[in-house]
Amino acid sequence: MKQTPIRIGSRGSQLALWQANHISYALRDAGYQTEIEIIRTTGDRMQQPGFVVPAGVDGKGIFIKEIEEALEEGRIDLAVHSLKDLPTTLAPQFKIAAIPKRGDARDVFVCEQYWALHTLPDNATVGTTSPRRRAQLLALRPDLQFAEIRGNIDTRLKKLAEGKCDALVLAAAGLDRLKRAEWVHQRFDPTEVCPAPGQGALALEMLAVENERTQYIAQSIGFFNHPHTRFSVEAERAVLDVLGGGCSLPVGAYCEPTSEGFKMYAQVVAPDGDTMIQVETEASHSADPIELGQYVAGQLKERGALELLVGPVPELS
Ligand SMILES: NCc1[nH]cc(CCC(=O)O)c1CC(=O)O
Repeated sequence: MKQTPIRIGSRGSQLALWQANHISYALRDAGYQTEIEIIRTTGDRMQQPGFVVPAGVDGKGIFIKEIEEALEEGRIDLAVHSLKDLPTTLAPQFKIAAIPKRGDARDVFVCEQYWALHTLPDNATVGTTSPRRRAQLLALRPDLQFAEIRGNIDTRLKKLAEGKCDALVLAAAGLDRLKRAEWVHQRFDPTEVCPAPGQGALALEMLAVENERTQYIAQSIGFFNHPHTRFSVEAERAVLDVLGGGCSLPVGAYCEPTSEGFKMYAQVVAPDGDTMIQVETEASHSADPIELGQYVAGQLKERGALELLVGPVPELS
Protein backbone atom coordinates (compact mmCIF):
# COMPACT_ATOMS: atom_id res chain seq x y z
CA MET A 1 0.00 0.00 0.00
CA LYS A 2 1.16 3.55 -0.75
CA GLN A 3 2.23 5.20 2.51
CA THR A 4 1.60 8.84 3.46
CA PRO A 5 4.56 11.02 4.60
CA ILE A 6 6.25 10.12 7.90
CA ARG A 7 5.05 12.63 10.48
CA ILE A 8 7.74 13.52 12.97
CA GLY A 9 6.76 15.13 16.27
CA SER A 10 9.12 17.58 17.94
CA ARG A 11 9.16 20.12 20.71
CA GLY A 12 9.46 23.67 19.46
CA SER A 13 12.86 24.52 20.97
CA GLN A 14 15.67 25.24 18.52
CA LEU A 15 17.56 22.16 19.65
CA ALA A 16 14.53 19.87 19.39
CA LEU A 17 13.79 21.23 15.92
CA TRP A 18 17.39 20.81 14.83
CA GLN A 19 17.22 17.18 15.95
CA ALA A 20 13.88 16.53 14.27
CA ASN A 21 15.12 18.14 11.04
CA HIS A 22 18.32 16.13 11.20
CA ILE A 23 16.27 12.91 11.22
CA SER A 24 13.85 14.28 8.65
CA TYR A 25 16.61 15.22 6.16
CA ALA A 26 18.24 11.81 6.51
CA LEU A 27 14.89 10.11 5.85
CA ARG A 28 14.37 12.30 2.77
CA ASP A 29 17.86 11.44 1.54
CA ALA A 30 16.82 7.81 1.87
CA GLY A 31 13.78 8.47 -0.32
CA TYR A 32 11.01 8.93 2.27
CA GLN A 33 8.61 11.85 2.50
CA THR A 34 8.46 13.58 5.88
CA GLU A 35 6.56 16.26 7.77
CA ILE A 36 7.37 17.88 11.10
CA GLU A 37 4.73 18.65 13.69
CA ILE A 38 5.64 20.96 16.57
CA ILE A 39 4.21 19.96 19.94
CA ARG A 40 4.26 22.08 23.09
CA THR A 41 5.01 20.10 26.27
CA THR A 42 4.63 20.73 29.99
CA GLY A 43 8.41 20.98 30.19
CA ASP A 44 8.43 23.79 27.64
CA ARG A 45 5.79 25.71 29.56
CA MET A 46 7.78 25.21 32.77
CA GLN A 47 10.73 27.05 31.24
CA GLN A 48 8.70 30.26 30.89
CA PRO A 49 9.49 32.85 33.57
CA GLY A 50 6.91 32.85 36.33
CA PHE A 51 5.62 29.35 35.62
CA VAL A 52 4.55 27.57 38.81
CA VAL A 53 5.21 23.83 38.82
CA PRO A 54 1.82 22.12 39.33
CA ALA A 55 1.37 19.71 42.23
CA GLY A 56 2.13 16.13 41.28
CA VAL A 57 4.61 17.03 38.55
CA ASP A 58 7.84 15.26 39.46
CA GLY A 59 9.98 16.24 36.51
CA LYS A 60 10.08 12.78 34.96
CA GLY A 61 8.86 12.80 31.40
CA ILE A 62 7.70 16.41 31.38
CA PHE A 63 9.14 16.89 27.90
CA ILE A 64 7.35 13.90 26.42
CA LYS A 65 3.79 13.65 27.76
CA GLU A 66 2.08 15.64 24.99
CA ILE A 67 4.31 14.04 22.36
CA GLU A 68 3.30 10.55 23.47
CA GLU A 69 -0.33 11.63 23.35
CA ALA A 70 0.18 12.66 19.72
CA LEU A 71 1.71 9.23 18.98
CA GLU A 72 -1.22 7.47 20.63
CA GLU A 73 -3.78 9.56 18.78
CA GLY A 74 -2.02 8.88 15.49
CA ARG A 75 -1.24 12.56 14.82
CA ILE A 76 2.45 11.69 14.48
CA ASP A 77 4.34 8.49 13.56
CA LEU A 78 7.63 9.19 15.20
CA ALA A 79 9.00 11.29 18.03
CA VAL A 80 12.58 12.53 18.12
CA HIS A 81 13.85 13.05 21.68
CA SER A 82 17.06 13.82 23.47
CA LEU A 83 17.51 10.44 25.10
CA LYS A 84 18.48 11.93 28.43
CA ASP A 85 15.08 13.61 28.71
CA LEU A 86 13.26 10.26 28.34
CA PRO A 87 12.32 8.37 31.52
CA THR A 88 14.17 5.06 31.89
CA THR A 89 10.96 3.08 31.52
CA LEU A 90 8.41 3.86 28.83
CA ALA A 91 4.73 2.98 29.04
CA PRO A 92 4.18 -0.39 27.28
CA GLN A 93 2.43 1.14 24.27
CA PHE A 94 5.66 2.90 23.23
CA LYS A 95 9.11 1.77 22.20
CA ILE A 96 12.46 3.25 21.29
CA ALA A 97 12.68 1.95 17.76
CA ALA A 98 16.09 3.40 16.90
CA ILE A 99 19.05 5.06 18.62
CA PRO A 100 21.30 6.93 16.17
CA LYS A 101 25.04 7.45 16.59
CA ARG A 102 25.75 9.57 19.60
CA GLY A 103 27.21 13.09 19.51
CA ASP A 104 29.67 14.39 22.08
CA ALA A 105 28.35 13.08 25.40
CA ARG A 106 30.41 15.44 27.55
CA ASP A 107 29.43 18.48 29.57
CA VAL A 108 31.28 21.65 28.70
CA PHE A 109 32.41 24.85 30.38
CA VAL A 110 31.00 27.89 28.58
CA CYS A 111 32.46 31.25 29.43
CA GLU A 112 33.58 34.34 27.56
CA GLN A 113 36.17 35.59 30.03
CA TYR A 114 37.79 32.59 31.68
CA TRP A 115 39.36 29.62 30.02
CA ALA A 116 38.61 26.81 32.41
CA LEU A 117 36.68 25.98 35.56
CA HIS A 118 39.84 26.20 37.66
CA THR A 119 40.64 29.72 36.47
CA LEU A 120 37.26 31.16 37.53
CA PRO A 121 37.73 33.63 40.41
CA ASP A 122 36.70 32.66 43.96
CA ASN A 123 32.95 32.43 44.53
CA ALA A 124 32.17 32.81 40.84
CA THR A 125 28.60 32.06 39.78
CA VAL A 126 27.76 29.21 37.42
CA GLY A 127 24.35 29.28 35.78
CA THR A 128 22.83 25.82 36.06
CA THR A 129 19.78 24.39 37.78
CA SER A 130 20.81 20.78 37.28
CA PRO A 131 21.38 19.07 40.67
CA ARG A 132 23.87 16.74 39.00
CA ARG A 133 25.96 19.56 37.57
CA ARG A 134 25.78 21.57 40.79
CA ALA A 135 26.94 18.65 42.91
CA GLN A 136 29.73 17.68 40.51
CA LEU A 137 30.96 21.28 40.19
CA LEU A 138 30.91 21.75 43.97
CA ALA A 139 33.05 18.62 44.27
CA LEU A 140 35.64 20.30 42.02
CA ARG A 141 35.19 23.86 43.32
CA PRO A 142 33.44 24.11 46.73
CA ASP A 143 33.47 27.93 46.57
CA LEU A 144 31.19 28.13 43.52
CA GLN A 145 27.83 29.86 43.66
CA PHE A 146 24.92 29.02 41.38
CA ALA A 147 22.32 31.04 39.54
CA GLU A 148 18.91 29.73 38.46
CA ILE A 149 19.37 29.83 34.72
CA ARG A 150 17.00 27.72 32.66
CA GLY A 151 15.41 27.77 29.27
CA ASN A 152 16.73 26.95 25.84
CA ILE A 153 20.35 27.27 24.84
CA ASP A 154 20.11 30.77 23.37
CA THR A 155 18.26 32.03 26.45
CA ARG A 156 21.03 30.70 28.64
CA LEU A 157 23.79 32.14 26.47
CA LYS A 158 22.00 35.50 26.53
CA LYS A 159 21.88 35.45 30.35
CA LEU A 160 25.59 34.68 30.39
CA ALA A 161 26.26 37.61 28.03
CA GLU A 162 24.14 39.86 30.27
CA GLY A 163 26.33 38.94 33.24
CA LYS A 164 23.66 36.98 35.17
CA CYS A 165 26.41 34.42 35.79
CA ASP A 166 30.13 34.04 35.10
CA ALA A 167 29.92 30.73 33.26
CA LEU A 168 27.52 28.02 32.15
CA VAL A 169 27.86 24.26 32.09
CA LEU A 170 25.90 22.66 29.28
CA ALA A 171 25.83 19.52 27.18
CA ALA A 172 28.36 19.65 24.34
CA ALA A 173 25.92 18.00 21.94
CA GLY A 174 23.34 20.77 22.13
CA LEU A 175 25.90 23.54 21.55
CA ASP A 176 27.62 21.63 18.77
CA ARG A 177 24.33 20.98 16.98
CA LEU A 178 23.27 24.62 17.12
CA LYS A 179 26.79 25.85 16.29
CA ARG A 180 26.99 27.78 19.55
CA ALA A 181 30.29 26.32 20.70
CA GLU A 182 32.27 29.56 20.36
CA TRP A 183 32.53 30.09 24.15
CA VAL A 184 33.16 26.42 24.92
CA HIS A 185 36.61 26.47 26.48
CA GLN A 186 36.71 23.11 28.21
CA ARG A 187 35.09 19.74 27.55
CA PHE A 188 35.02 17.93 30.87
CA ASP A 189 36.42 14.46 31.08
CA PRO A 190 33.61 12.08 32.13
CA THR A 191 35.61 11.22 35.27
CA GLU A 192 35.47 14.90 36.31
CA VAL A 193 31.96 15.95 35.39
CA CYS A 194 30.23 12.70 34.50
CA PRO A 195 27.43 13.29 31.97
CA ALA A 196 23.80 12.38 32.49
CA PRO A 197 22.91 8.88 31.30
CA GLY A 198 22.14 9.03 27.59
CA GLN A 199 23.50 12.55 27.13
CA GLY A 200 24.36 13.40 23.54
CA ALA A 201 22.19 10.62 22.10
CA LEU A 202 18.82 10.79 20.36
CA ALA A 203 15.95 8.35 20.69
CA LEU A 204 13.38 7.69 17.98
CA GLU A 205 10.19 6.71 19.73
CA MET A 206 7.09 5.19 18.17
CA LEU A 207 4.10 3.01 19.01
CA ALA A 208 4.95 -0.56 20.08
CA VAL A 209 1.88 -2.06 18.38
CA GLU A 210 2.60 -3.93 15.15
CA ASN A 211 0.54 -3.00 12.14
CA GLU A 212 1.23 -2.11 8.53
CA ARG A 213 1.95 1.53 9.35
CA THR A 214 4.23 0.90 12.35
CA GLN A 215 6.14 -1.76 10.40
CA TYR A 216 6.70 0.76 7.63
CA ILE A 217 7.91 3.39 10.14
CA ALA A 218 10.18 0.95 12.03
CA GLN A 219 11.72 -0.25 8.79
CA SER A 220 12.24 3.29 7.46
CA ILE A 221 14.24 4.35 10.53
CA GLY A 222 16.20 1.10 10.85
CA PHE A 223 19.30 2.57 9.21
CA PHE A 224 19.77 5.08 12.05
CA ASN A 225 20.52 2.34 14.57
CA HIS A 226 24.01 2.49 15.96
CA PRO A 227 24.69 -0.64 18.08
CA HIS A 228 27.59 0.84 20.10
CA THR A 229 25.49 3.82 21.06
CA ARG A 230 22.57 1.60 22.00
CA PHE A 231 24.77 -0.59 24.18
CA SER A 232 26.31 2.44 25.93
CA VAL A 233 23.10 4.27 26.66
CA GLU A 234 21.27 1.12 27.78
CA ALA A 235 24.04 0.45 30.30
CA GLU A 236 23.96 4.08 31.49
CA ARG A 237 20.20 4.15 31.81
CA ALA A 238 20.20 0.88 33.74
CA VAL A 239 22.34 2.60 36.41
CA LEU A 240 19.77 5.36 36.77
CA ASP A 241 16.93 2.88 36.77
CA VAL A 242 18.39 0.91 39.70
CA LEU A 243 19.13 4.08 41.67
CA GLY A 244 15.58 5.22 41.02
CA GLY A 245 16.36 8.50 39.39
CA GLY A 246 15.35 10.87 36.68
CA CYS A 247 17.45 13.68 35.28
CA SER A 248 17.16 15.52 38.59
CA LEU A 249 19.43 13.16 40.56
CA PRO A 250 23.16 13.85 40.87
CA VAL A 251 23.99 10.63 39.05
CA GLY A 252 26.39 10.57 36.12
CA ALA A 253 27.08 7.49 33.99
CA TYR A 254 29.16 7.18 30.86
CA CYS A 255 29.92 4.10 28.78
CA GLU A 256 32.09 3.99 25.67
CA PRO A 257 33.39 1.36 23.30
CA THR A 258 37.04 0.28 23.54
CA SER A 259 39.04 -2.13 21.40
CA GLU A 260 38.10 -5.02 23.72
CA GLY A 261 34.52 -4.12 24.55
CA PHE A 262 33.11 -1.30 26.66
CA LYS A 263 34.38 0.86 29.46
CA MET A 264 31.99 2.30 31.98
CA TYR A 265 32.33 5.04 34.56
CA ALA A 266 29.66 6.22 36.97
CA GLN A 267 29.57 8.84 39.67
CA VAL A 268 27.19 9.77 42.47
CA VAL A 269 27.91 13.00 44.30
CA ALA A 270 26.34 14.32 47.50
CA PRO A 271 24.25 17.40 46.65
CA ASP A 272 26.72 19.62 48.55
CA GLY A 273 29.67 18.13 46.64
CA ASP A 274 31.35 16.88 49.83
CA THR A 275 31.41 13.18 49.01
CA MET A 276 31.78 11.41 45.70
CA ILE A 277 31.33 7.74 44.92
CA GLN A 278 32.90 6.51 41.69
CA VAL A 279 32.84 3.18 39.92
CA GLU A 280 34.85 2.22 36.87
CA THR A 281 34.58 -1.12 35.11
CA GLU A 282 35.04 -2.84 31.76
CA ALA A 283 32.92 -5.35 29.88
CA SER A 284 33.45 -7.52 26.83
CA HIS A 285 31.69 -7.15 23.47
CA SER A 286 29.39 -10.02 24.38
CA ALA A 287 28.28 -8.51 27.70
CA ASP A 288 24.69 -7.52 28.32
CA PRO A 289 24.35 -3.73 28.70
CA ILE A 290 21.54 -3.89 31.27
CA GLU A 291 23.54 -6.32 33.41
CA LEU A 292 26.57 -4.05 33.13
CA GLY A 293 24.55 -1.04 34.30
CA GLN A 294 22.96 -3.04 37.10
CA TYR A 295 26.37 -4.23 38.25
CA VAL A 296 27.69 -0.66 38.32
CA ALA A 297 24.60 0.53 40.19
CA GLY A 298 25.07 -2.31 42.70
CA GLN A 299 28.66 -1.21 43.29
CA LEU A 300 27.53 2.40 43.77
CA LYS A 301 24.87 1.25 46.25
CA GLU A 302 27.35 -0.88 48.17
CA ARG A 303 29.46 2.22 48.64
CA GLY A 304 26.54 4.24 50.00
CA ALA A 305 25.13 5.97 46.91
CA LEU A 306 21.53 5.88 48.10
CA GLU A 307 22.42 7.57 51.38
CA LEU A 308 24.21 10.34 49.49
CA LEU A 309 21.28 11.01 47.21
CA VAL A 310 19.04 12.08 50.08
CA GLY A 311 21.53 14.62 51.48
CA PRO A 312 20.80 18.36 51.83
CA VAL A 313 20.30 20.35 48.64
CA PRO A 314 22.66 23.35 48.39
CA GLU A 315 21.17 26.82 48.90
CA LEU A 316 20.72 28.99 45.84
CA SER A 317 22.83 32.11 45.73
N1 LIG B 1 18.11 19.12 29.83
C1 LIG B 1 17.86 19.72 28.57
C2 LIG B 1 18.67 19.10 27.48
N2 LIG B 1 18.29 17.94 26.91
C3 LIG B 1 19.22 17.61 25.96
C4 LIG B 1 20.20 18.57 25.94
C5 LIG B 1 21.40 18.61 25.09
C6 LIG B 1 21.54 17.52 24.06
C7 LIG B 1 21.85 16.16 24.61
O1 LIG B 1 22.34 16.02 25.75
O2 LIG B 1 21.62 15.19 23.89
C8 LIG B 1 19.84 19.55 26.89
C9 LIG B 1 20.58 20.79 27.20
C10 LIG B 1 21.73 20.62 28.16
O3 LIG B 1 21.66 19.78 29.08
O4 LIG B 1 22.71 21.35 28.04
